[in-house]
Parts: sequence; C-alpha cells; structure tokens
Amino acid sequence: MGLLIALYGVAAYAIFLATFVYAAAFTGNVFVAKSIDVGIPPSASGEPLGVSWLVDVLLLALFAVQHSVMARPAFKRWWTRLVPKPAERATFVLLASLALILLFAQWRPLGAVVWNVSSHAAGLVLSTAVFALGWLLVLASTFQIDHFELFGLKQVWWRLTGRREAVVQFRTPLFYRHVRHPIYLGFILAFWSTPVMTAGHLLFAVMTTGYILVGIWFEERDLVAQFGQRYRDYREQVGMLWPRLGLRVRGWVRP
Ligand SMILES: C[S@@+](CC[C@H](N)C(=O)[O-])C[C@H]1O[C@@H](n2cnc3c(N)ncnc32)[C@H](O)[C@@H]1O
Repeated sequence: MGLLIALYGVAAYAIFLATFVYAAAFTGNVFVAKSIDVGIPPSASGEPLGVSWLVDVLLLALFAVQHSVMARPAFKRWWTRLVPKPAERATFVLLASLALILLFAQWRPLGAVVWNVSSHAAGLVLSTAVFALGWLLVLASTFQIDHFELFGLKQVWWRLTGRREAVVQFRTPLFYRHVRHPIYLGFILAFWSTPVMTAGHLLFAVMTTGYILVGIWFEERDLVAQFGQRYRDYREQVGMLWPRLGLRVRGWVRP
C-alpha cells in the first residue's frame, strides 16, 4: 500500500511539474502552440463572443473552486475518510493540475488589445523581466516554505518509510520575512506583466488576482486558527503582498 501511494504521489508530482512549466509558457505566450493569446479565436471558430467569455470565466472558476474547497481543513477532515491521509496532498495537487490542463486545452483567446508596449524597448524588457521574476519568485518561495511537502511528496515518503507525519511548521524564511505571501505575489507579477495585454489575458489576470485575495483571506483565517497569536503578530509586522518598508522584522520569530 505504501509503495502504491508513493508511486501515486510521484505521478501526481510529475504531472504538476509539467503543468507548472506549461503554465509559465501559456501565460508568457512562449514555446507552446496554444497559449493565453494564441489559438483559435471566436472570430475564426464562429463561436459567439459571449460564449467564449463565459467558457474562460467558467474554466477559471473551476480551478478557484477546486483549490479553495479542497484546501480547507474541514474538507480535508471529511475527504481523508475516503482517501488515505498520506495521499491527500498529492490528490489535491493532481486535481489542481487537471483543472489547469482543462483550462489550457479549452481556453479561448480574446484578442482585443488593452495595451501594447512591445514596440518600446523599455516596456518590452521591463514586462519580460517582471514576468520572469514573478515565476522565479513562485518557484523559489515554494522551496523556502517546503516544496516537497507543498506538493505531496514528503507525505507519501513518510508513509513509505513508516515515519509518522510531521506537524506542519510555521515558517518565515527569507522572502517570508518581507511579505506573507511571496508565492501569490509572484503569480500576480507574472500574470500582469505582459508587453501586449489582451482582453483574454486581462480577464485571466483580474480573476486570478481576485481569487488570490479571497484565497488569502481563507488561508490566513486557517493559519490564525492553527498558529494563533504567532500568526497574528506576524500579520501585524509583515506586509501581505508588499514589504512594509522601514519595519524591522528580525528578532521576533520564534524557532
Ligand atoms: C500555496 S501555499 C502559499 C503560501 C503563501 N500564501 C505564499 O503565497 O507564499 C499554501 C500553503 O502554505 C501554508 N502557509 C502559508 N504561509 C505559511 C507559513 N508562513 N508557514 C507555514 N505554512 C504556511 C498554508 O497553510 C497553505 O497550506
């Protein structure tokens, strides 16, 4: 059973990794044939424009609902009566990846241009740099908080080796000393930084940013329930998505 769960965890992680790389290419319109702005537009497919908008909204909503519901402790308590506890995180990661794969496959490009700075060297360089920085921030932050636990590999490894699952630790390494949500900040930077902002890309950026803000509210409510005053103190001293300049944040974090 332990081996089966481990193989399942590794498969879920491999699918996540491929999805993560594709997501960067998809939002950057690079290296892939179908991306946020490249594909068959409604004008060519004959689909009414309103239907294309609706499909995109529903695809984003599906991801948001899956992610929000499955991340809540009450859902996890119920869910782990059906799914082995060590496979819970891997299943969350797998279903999130499948929701994204569906989005990549079914996304309708909506090409109306909102802004275009691609003819200005500074605009092109800056938007590309911030886009790359955003994705790097996401990846680096996952390693700071605990990459392999976040994506379910540690849990299946503990099951395989007969170790008891470790209690989740409250961590404030490097980036987390400056902002409480560096992973989400990275996503926001990556999604908004584009030399050519189309209507479809703007829809994606607005909806994901809105979802992130709502997600933060739920996540922090759970973190306060889990870590109590420590998290309240942290919230007082460290900015949510932007550093609070001039505040010293060292010295107060308990090991
Ligand atoms: C996708 S991660 C995002 C973490 C963080 N919101 C960010 O943007 O970097 C979500 C998981 O990280 C956990 N988490 C968030 N902040 C944490 C912290 N400072 N220490 C430990 N776990 C944390 C949450 O409980 C949740 O399970």
